[in-house]
Amino acid sequence: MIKDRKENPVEGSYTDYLFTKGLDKILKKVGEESTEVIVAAKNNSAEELQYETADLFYHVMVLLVEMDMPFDKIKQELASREGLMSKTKDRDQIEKL
Ligand SMILES: N=c1c2ncn([C@@H]3O[C@H](COP(=O)(O)OP(=O)(O)OP(=O)(O)O)[C@@H](O)[C@H]3O)c2ncn1[C@@H]1O[C@H](COP(=O)(O)O)[C@@H](O)[C@H]1O
Repeated sequence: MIKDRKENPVEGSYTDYLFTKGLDKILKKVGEESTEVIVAAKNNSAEELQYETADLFYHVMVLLVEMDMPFDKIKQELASREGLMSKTKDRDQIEKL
């Protein structure tokens, strides 16, 4: 839907507003929302954390679309770490023996 908003702007859409403002505005929002996630965690508030994390994820997705970074690339990156991380874990366990 975010990609579609960039390709087919919809009047009154917040996503369209972010794309119109441009990269610096999107980056500012990512920074703000990251801080709000940190504050939510420090407040130990599950409700706040849920709300602010959703805000952060949304703004990061807007950033990825703005930068023409396909979401699949992020999924690929995470998937490629699966094997890597378990190997690191094995190495740590071996070093402890
Ligand atoms: N998931 C979201 C989403 N999460 C957060 N937000 C908006 O992010 C803004 C964050 O709030 P802030 O108070 O920080 O920002 P603000 O004061 O409203 O605006 P600025 O600070 O940016 O000037 C709010 O206006 C929220 O509505 C979102 N806006 C849209 N979506 C989804 O994006 C899709 C397209 O929506 P539209 O772009 O509105 O058509 C739909 O599926 C929506 O549900």
